[in-house]
Amino acid sequence: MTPRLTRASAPPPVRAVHLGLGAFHRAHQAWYTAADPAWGIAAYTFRNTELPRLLTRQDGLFSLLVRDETRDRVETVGSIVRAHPGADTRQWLADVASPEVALITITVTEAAYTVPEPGADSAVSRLAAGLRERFHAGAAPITLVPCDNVADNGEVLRSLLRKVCQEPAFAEWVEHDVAVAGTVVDRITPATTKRDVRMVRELTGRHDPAAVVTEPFAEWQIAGTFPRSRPAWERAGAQVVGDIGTYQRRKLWLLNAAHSLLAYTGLVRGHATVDQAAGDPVLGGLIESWWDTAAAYLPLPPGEITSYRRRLRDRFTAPGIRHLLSQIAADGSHKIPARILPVLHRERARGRLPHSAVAGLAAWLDYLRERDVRDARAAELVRLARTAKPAQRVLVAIDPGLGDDRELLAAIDAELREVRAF
Ligand SMILES: NC(=O)c1ccc[n+]([C@@H]2O[C@H](COP(=O)([O-])OP(=O)(O)OC[C@H]3O[C@@H](n4cnc5c(N)ncnc54)[C@H](O)[C@@H]3O)[C@@H](O)[C@H]2O)c1
Ligand SMILES: O=P(O)(O)OC[C@@H](O)[C@@H](O)[C@H](O)[C@H](O)CO
Repeated sequence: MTPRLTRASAPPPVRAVHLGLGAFHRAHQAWYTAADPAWGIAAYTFRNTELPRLLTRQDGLFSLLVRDETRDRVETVGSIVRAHPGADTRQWLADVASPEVALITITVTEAAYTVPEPGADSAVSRLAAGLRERFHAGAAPITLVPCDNVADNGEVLRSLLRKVCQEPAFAEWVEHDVAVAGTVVDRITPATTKRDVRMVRELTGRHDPAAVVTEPFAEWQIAGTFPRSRPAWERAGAQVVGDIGTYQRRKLWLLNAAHSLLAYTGLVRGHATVDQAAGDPVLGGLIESWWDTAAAYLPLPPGEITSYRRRLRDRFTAPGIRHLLSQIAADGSHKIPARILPVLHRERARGRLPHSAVAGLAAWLDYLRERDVRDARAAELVRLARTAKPAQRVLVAIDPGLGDDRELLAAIDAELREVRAF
């Protein structure tokens, strides 16, 4: 039988909680936290029950397969001490209320940053329930650390909490004793495949069904306060910064926007992964053109933009990271407004019509018409995309501010008619 991971010594004490245990949390926040052995994490999925079961069987340990061009290496990450299914409400409330716990990191996807319907189960309602428990337990302040690709993620989460935490004394406690950090997180981490699990077994001799594959590159900028302390994430290279805005725009407009453009145009051109799409000369040119456009709105020295772009080219074309375009294409209704539209609005205000954005949005409409769409608003958007004037109907549904821009909408509809020849 193939051996599995087990702890050789006592785990660190649980001082952090995570909501949204997926691949990215393991490759990023769990990996950064492992640099400080005084901190352990109790991690919760949203609905998944299988992953907590697998992690529990191996004492929370998992293999991180770090792939670069020249060699693959496997690190064993030990910061997750307990893994729970999200439905384990009693344990969730106890962990969030625990006086030992100082912070909650969060990766729940862009689509989860919405006000829940009254009585609905959502990431925000679970956070509010946990905080309410902590408030009634008379516990100390806490910091929330959202780590999703959401513009102004800290401010967005703060305003969602204001809407759901309304009982006067509780609301006041949330306002004063719950700090919400803003973050920019970066490490390309595709969903794990059976092939990755086999690779880990070849390299280590161990079977680890909870393994995660990632790239060597990792970045984390954090702006916020931690009244009850935090792990020494800087030991693994995290940067504590005063203002997160420029880092956020740099990442969303250069990396994530290019990812979304490659996802939709790449699928049209028959590609399956980012490295294939980025290696396609037509799409490579499209991305360079997008970067020229977006970079004009970033207040950064030209040399910094040049090296950021060079690194992105290398990261996108790294052959070991099989990042599926279909994974990135999901939830465009949440991603496009954060990644592409802020730059497009600025261009339109100057009377310009960047072809890279027009082509990317036309390819998104094609995706909505032709593919198995994964989007929180799929039913509505697929119906609108199949109408006679899809750009008008779909784009206005995600951004009413585009409704009067006839020139842009007509250009996207025209591009869509030609998209298969793109
Ligand atoms: N994978 C990456 O390269 C990467 C890099 C930077 C940031 N991120 C951020 O992390 C998020 C998660 O990425 P991942 O690779 O871990 O994905 P994943 O699919 O492996 O995990 C997603 C996690 O979010 C939970 N979730 C999904 N929809 C939810 C919802 N509506 N409400 C609450 N929870 C929900 C899932 O249950 C799961 O725990 C991304 O959406 C992104 O915002 C990912
Ligand atoms: O994870 P998502 O779904 O928000 O977006 C898909 C990718 O653009 C994203 O995961 C990037 O790989 C990541 O943001 C790199 O740090």
